[in-house]
Formats: sequence, C-alpha cells, structure tokens
Amino acid sequence: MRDRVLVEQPAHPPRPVHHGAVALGTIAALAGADAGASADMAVTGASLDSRTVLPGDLYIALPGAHAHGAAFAASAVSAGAVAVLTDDAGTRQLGDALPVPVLGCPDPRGATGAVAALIYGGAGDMPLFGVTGTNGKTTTTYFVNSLLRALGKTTGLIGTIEILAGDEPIPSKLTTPESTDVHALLAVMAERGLGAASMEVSSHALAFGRVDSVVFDVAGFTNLTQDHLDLHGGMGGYYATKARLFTPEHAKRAVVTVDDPWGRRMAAEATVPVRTLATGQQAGTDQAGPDQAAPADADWRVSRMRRDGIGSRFELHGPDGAFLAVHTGLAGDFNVSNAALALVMVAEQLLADAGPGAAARTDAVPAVQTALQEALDTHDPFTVDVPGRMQLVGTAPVAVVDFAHNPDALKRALVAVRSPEAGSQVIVVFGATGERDATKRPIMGAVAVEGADVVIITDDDPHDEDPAAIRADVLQGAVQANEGRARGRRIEEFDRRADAIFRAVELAGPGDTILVAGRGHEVHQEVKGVNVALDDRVELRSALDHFGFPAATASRIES
Ligand SMILES: CC(=O)N[C@H]1[C@@H](OP(=O)(O)OP(=O)(O)OC[C@H]2O[C@@H](n3ccc(=O)[nH]c3=O)[C@H](O)[C@@H]2O)O[C@H](CO)[C@@H](O)[C@@H]1O[C@H](C)C(=O)N[C@@H](C)C(=O)N[C@H](CCC(=O)O)C(=O)O
Ligand SMILES: Nc1ncnc2c1ncn2[C@@H]1O[C@H](COP(=O)(O)OP(=O)(O)OP(=O)(O)O)[C@@H](O)[C@H]1O
Repeated sequence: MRDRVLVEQPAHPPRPVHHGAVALGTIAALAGADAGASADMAVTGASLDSRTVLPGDLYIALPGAHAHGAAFAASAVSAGAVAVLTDDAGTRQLGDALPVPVLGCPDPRGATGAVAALIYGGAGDMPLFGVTGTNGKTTTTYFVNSLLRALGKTTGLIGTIEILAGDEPIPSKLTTPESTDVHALLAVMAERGLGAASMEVSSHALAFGRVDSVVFDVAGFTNLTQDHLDLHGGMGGYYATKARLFTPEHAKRAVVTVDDPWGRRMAAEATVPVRTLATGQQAGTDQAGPDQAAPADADWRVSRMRRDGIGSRFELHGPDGAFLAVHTGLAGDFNVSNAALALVMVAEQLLADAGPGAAARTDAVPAVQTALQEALDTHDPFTVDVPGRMQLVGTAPVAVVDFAHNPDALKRALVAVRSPEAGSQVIVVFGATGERDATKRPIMGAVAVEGADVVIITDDDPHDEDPAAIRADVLQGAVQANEGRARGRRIEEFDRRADAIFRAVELAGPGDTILVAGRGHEVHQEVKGVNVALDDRVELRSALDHFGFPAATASRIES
C-alpha cells in the first residue's frame, strides 16, 4: 500500500504566439457591453479562470456552482488581466474596487466563445472533427487521430486523456476544455500548421458553451445511454443538449451511429447533412452478437464482424459502392463501432473535399477508398493504445483496467472480458462518482451482478460526497439484483480502492479475469477537494506481483 500524496493540478494550455491584439471596444461591442473610455485598450488573450490568466488577458468572471468568478477578479488583475467582463451580479460585487475596466454584459458565458474566437483568430481552414455521445468519445477521437496520421497528416487532439498539439502533449483537466482554452488551443494548432484536429465534445461542453463559435467539419455521434442526468434532468434533456452539435452553429456535416433509438432520432432531427452508420451493436440493451444484421437503410453499414484474437475484423460498406476491410486490435465489440465511426467521419471529410455535388462525390469514391484501405493495411491505425481503456495489466489471471463508469459501458466491458473457458470467473472492482448522477449507482450495481461472478464495490471519485453513502447506493442495486438470482454472486465492499483491487487479486485464480472499472487512465482520486495519488494500473500490477501472478508485457490483450 502506498502513502497518499497530494497531486498538483495541471498547468494551463499554451497560447498562440503570433496572434495580435484586439481592442477592448471591439470585444465590448461583440459582448453587448460598453468599454467607454477604455475602448482602445489592447487585449491579447482571455481566460475564465484567474489561475490561468496571463498578462494582457481579459478575465471573464462567470457565476459558478461554488463561487462567482468576481471573487477571483483581484487575483486575475494581479496576474496581469487588463480588463474584466462579467454579469450584473459581478459588476455589483466589484463596484469600482479594481484598477482595470470592469465591463458588464447580460450574458458573459454566451459571449465567451465569440470573444475568444475574435481574440485568438480561430482554427483557420484546419479541418475539425468533433465526437459526442455517452461512451466512446475518447476512443473514437484517438482512432480519428491515428487514421489521419496514417494518411500522412500532422494532427491535434483534445480530450479526456490528453491534449496533443502536434507532438506536444499537454495535460488535460476536462473532456472538453473551457471555451477560452478551446479557442487558444485550436489557434495554436492552426499556427503550427497541423493538417487536422479531432476533439471530444461532452454534454457539459454543449451545456456550458465550451464549443461556442467552433464549427466542426464533421461531427460524429457514438451513442446515448444513461449518464449525467444530474445535469440534464432526464434522457430528453441529455439528448437535446447533444443535439446542439448537429446544427449549422456547430457542424458542416455529421455522421450519426444509429444503433440506438437516440441515434436514430438524432439522424432524423439534425439540421445539417447527415450520413448514418449502423454497426449492429445495441447500446443500452443486451449486447448484439456479431451476426446481428445492421439496419439495411443506413448509409454506412458494418458487416461480417468477427473476432480476431481479442480484437475484431469487419467490413464497412458505404454509399456508391464504397467498401473497406477493417481491423481493430482493441478488445470489446463496442470498439468496432468506434473504429467504424472514426473511419466514416474521415471518409466523409475526404469525400466532401472532392467538391460539392453528388457527381463529384461519386467520382471521388474509388480514390478515397484506395487511400483509406492503404492507410488501414499499412498502419493498422485502430490498434493504437488508448490509455486506461481495456488496458491489459496481467495475463493469468487476465487483469484489465477500463474506464467504464456508467451502466452501459460497464455492461459492455463485462461482456468483453468474459472468457469462453468453462469454470473461469469474472471479478469486477468498481464504484460510482460522487456529486454526479446518483440514479446510475444502483443500476451499475445490478449490471455488475449480472455480468460478473464476484462484485467488489469501492470508491471512485467521491468529491465532496460521503463515500460510504455512495457505496451504499451501488450496493443496494447489487444486492437487489442478487436476490433474484438462483446462484447468488459474491459481493464485497471496501472503502480503500487499493484494498479492493488487492482483494480481487487475492480471490482470483490463473484462469480468471479481473476488471477494474471506472478510473482508467486517471492517476489521482479526488476526495473532498484534495487530489490523492491513485493509479488502478499501478495498484493492480503491485497486487499481481504480491501473489506471484505474471504482469502483461504489452498494454493490449494479445491473441
Ligand atoms: C459542473 C462543471 O462543469 N463545473 C465546472 C465549473 O465549475 P464551477 O461552476 O463549480 O466553478 P466555481 O468553482 O464555482 O468557480 C466559478 C468561476 O470562478 C472561476 N475561478 C474559480 C476559482 C479560482 O481560483 N479562480 C477562478 O477564476 C472558475 O473558472 C469559474 O468560472 O467551472 C470550472 C472552471 O471552468 C470547471 O473546472 C468545472 O468543471 C469541473 C471541474 C468538472 O468536474 N466538470 C465536469 C463535470 C465536466 O465538465 N465533465 C465533462 C465530461 C463529462 C463526461 O462526459 O464524462 C467535461 O467536459 O470534462
Ligand atoms: N462505443 C461504445 N459503446 C459503449 N461503451 C463504450 C464504447 N466505447 C467505449 N466504451 C466503454 O466506455 C468507456 C469509456 O470509453 P471512452 O473513454 O472512449 O468514452 P468517453 O465517451 O470518452 O467517456 P468519457 O467522456 O467519460 O471520458 C470504455 O472504457 C469502455 O468501457
């Protein structure tokens, strides 16, 4: 067991070097504010957070769940902010206490994207790929990124695990950064001459305007199943928030996976040109077998999906006779959906590049197909490492760390790790996040009982909530599901996650499988505002060592 260590928050992302200055008066006009006598003041950057302000910035002070940004305006000014943009409450709070102009406007959050785009200058003509959906955003953007690189492009990536501006890795704090950071990052990428960028678009991003004034060349939809209902109120609200991506405000065209009913609705209601993709999976319900036929009327269809070692091979058929033979080395049938979506998003962008009109598109199909097939065959781009997603840590028992942290992902991850060997058992370790959708906790408990033989419930990120109460919610669902079973599952509870992982290994035999779910790549756990070092992969490896079980040498499950 390792000591708990305080971990520092990542630093703020880089800013473009060559952007110019914008007059405060121009910014004020855009935001519906009045810069008065300070209209000529030069502003060179913007930040929503006093802790990331650089000299010359506009500090945008927004109301938050814990505080009003106005409370941090003085720190922002000390860091070099030359002006503050805020709402009525902020102007009232600040009065004339600051030595810099304070501009009031009716909706500073609504203005932030446009202001940041104006200051940083946008992504230029660098193609942008945006992926949304409950599960699969990170993996799909990694796949898009990897495929674009296989096609010879230099690329940028923005997402949960990391941000890549070309080869420079930048730590990531959110799935989708705040809009001032998004615009700064896109401008950095454009400035460095990158050939394309892909990014994850979370529902929080859409709800809080983090991608305002960003228009994706291709927006992709993975699936919609239960999560984040604390923010959205219900699935209808969650859907409506995601749907904002599929409008001309945010996308030129879209690729929508229509495996679940929400995807089919999205395809029908999107107000941009849509290509549909059917992969034969059923999000939110029982896992479809490889032979399940995809809806025949989708534009792009997965067929002949089959296991290849732990990964899969499949065929992808598209409009105008497009055909691709595809491989992914990542475990889980859901990764076929992610690979297919990534491929179709890139294919649609290449076809759009061929020029407007159906004839141009049809003519372009053979060339695009050849380029993509060559990239697939030469580089195997869908066998890229996605940290903490189906990551193999041990081989006998098979020990896997995965990021599944909602019911559908957990269900699918449990299906993916189940060995066909008779008598082998699956042991799952997981918990639920505090201060987030509490309704999913008992459902995850029930899903675990359904898919695993031994269920070990522990803490995820409790945040400010009582960890024992969170575990009790999960346990209640697990116990209830267990009551209905002829042969009950073994269910245990541990407060310390490291202890839970140790216990899973203690219970495992060499033919069993351990799935440690929910935290994936994360290297610290947040407990009451304090970040504590905790990496599931490290804990799992050390427990395997303790019991003399072999560690995996490759990070992926080999056939
Ligand atoms: C629910 C939510 O999205 N909260 C975000 C929000 O926090 P908040 O409303 O509590 O902010 P606050 O602490 O009250 O502060 C108010 C304002 O003062 C500013 N401030 C605060 C402190 C300070 O020292 N200086 C300062 O300027 C803050 O930047 C903020 O603008 O504004 C903060 C600053 O931008 C964000 O860090 C914070 O994200 C938190 C960390 C978070 O966990 N968000 C998650 C839920 C999230 O957004 N997740 C999605 C992915 C979901 C998924 O698909 O799994 C994501 O895109 O990452
Ligand atoms: N297409 C999919 N359908 C269902 N589950 C998936 C899919 N892709 C991945 N998963 C599961 O969801 C987990 C998270 O995957 P990934 O990080 O790619 O999704 P995400 O949408 O980025 O999640 P988050 O926004 O929470 O970071 C994986 O570890 C896996 O268990």
